[in-house]
Amino acid sequence: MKITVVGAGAVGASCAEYIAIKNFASEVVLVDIKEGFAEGKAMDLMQTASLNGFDTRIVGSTSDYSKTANSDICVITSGIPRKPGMTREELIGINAGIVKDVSASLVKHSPNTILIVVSNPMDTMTYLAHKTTGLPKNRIIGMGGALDSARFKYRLAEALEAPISDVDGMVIGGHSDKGMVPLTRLATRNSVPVTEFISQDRLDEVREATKVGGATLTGLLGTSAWYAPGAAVSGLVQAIACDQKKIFPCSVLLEGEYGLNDLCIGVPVVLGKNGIEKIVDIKLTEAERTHLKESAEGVSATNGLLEL
Ligand SMILES: NC(=O)C1=CN([C@@H]2O[C@H](COP(=O)(O)OP(=O)(O)OC[C@H]3O[C@@H](n4cnc5c(N)ncnc54)[C@H](O)[C@@H]3O)[C@@H](O)[C@H]2O)C=CC1
Ligand SMILES: O=C([O-])CC(=O)C(=O)O
Repeated sequence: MKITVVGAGAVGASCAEYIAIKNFASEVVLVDIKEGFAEGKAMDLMQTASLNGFDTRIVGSTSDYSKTANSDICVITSGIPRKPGMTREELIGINAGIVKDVSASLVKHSPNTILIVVSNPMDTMTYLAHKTTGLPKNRIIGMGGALDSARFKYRLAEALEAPISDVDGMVIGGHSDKGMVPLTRLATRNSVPVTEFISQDRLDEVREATKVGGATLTGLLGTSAWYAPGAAVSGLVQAIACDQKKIFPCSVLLEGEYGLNDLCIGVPVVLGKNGIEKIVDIKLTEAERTHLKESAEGVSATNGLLEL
């Protein structure tokens, strides 16, 4: 199993590290435009192999896509991150050009690959990858919901004063400060609805803290987060590489599912060896549907800024 990660910055390197530590891939190719940067990150990571006990070979490349040839899965993290006070949508001007070039180069060398898009604004960059590459919809996946759901579980555990392993929850919708839709109604602690343990007001606080999870970290760090994003990407990669058939919320091209069309937005999907094996169309309440529709309107407005 060969995996390419483009962008050897904070998220790309973290993602490569988690993939290697999980030890399911034979090779990870890290690519960056900055001369020597990916090679340096790859060498540093390879020097953790004996310490962390993995056999995955990590190779670096400065913009040489021939090294990525025949990758089974390619992850795009190249692009600029936001600074405190910015929205993800403000990154479109620079990141659209990068994602367009990178996705075309990747597919040229790996026509059968599955693409995972991480660069922001992620839902719009995933849509752009569709328009650029023309890959079938099961082979283009945007990562956002898996991360947002991990943050939702973190906030739920905090409110419940419970271990994170005891809670479950999912966030759908756009990967944006306003557009996320944490499904509080379905959140559970060991199969028991969380409303049995905390008030609706506390749950509303959890929902709002989840939606601004990325902005909160950006305020603290001065740039956006990388550990949980890297771990979330590695989870999607592993589900595909190991044909796990696990459900994750991912940004996917919708063609009528959830009453939405011609955009990529986060909904639950089954991930396996074919990428998106199935879009899971769960029954939402009227209010949840309305929130998802409003979120979709936001994503479509950002898509409208693309020069296609
Ligand atoms: N979807 C999500 O959940 C998340 C998305 N992000 C996004 O991921 C992106 C990367 O974030 P970080 O890793 O923190 O940024 P970073 O600045 O640490 O790394 C980005 C890397 O991309 C490289 N790069 C730029 N143009 C390139 C090109 N044409 N080809 C190859 N490499 C190129 C840069 O040299 C840099 O090393 C940002 O757009 C950020 O907003 C970050 C966290 C979560
Ligand atoms: O907040 C950001 O800009 C990066 C990101 O998407 C996240 O961490 O959720």
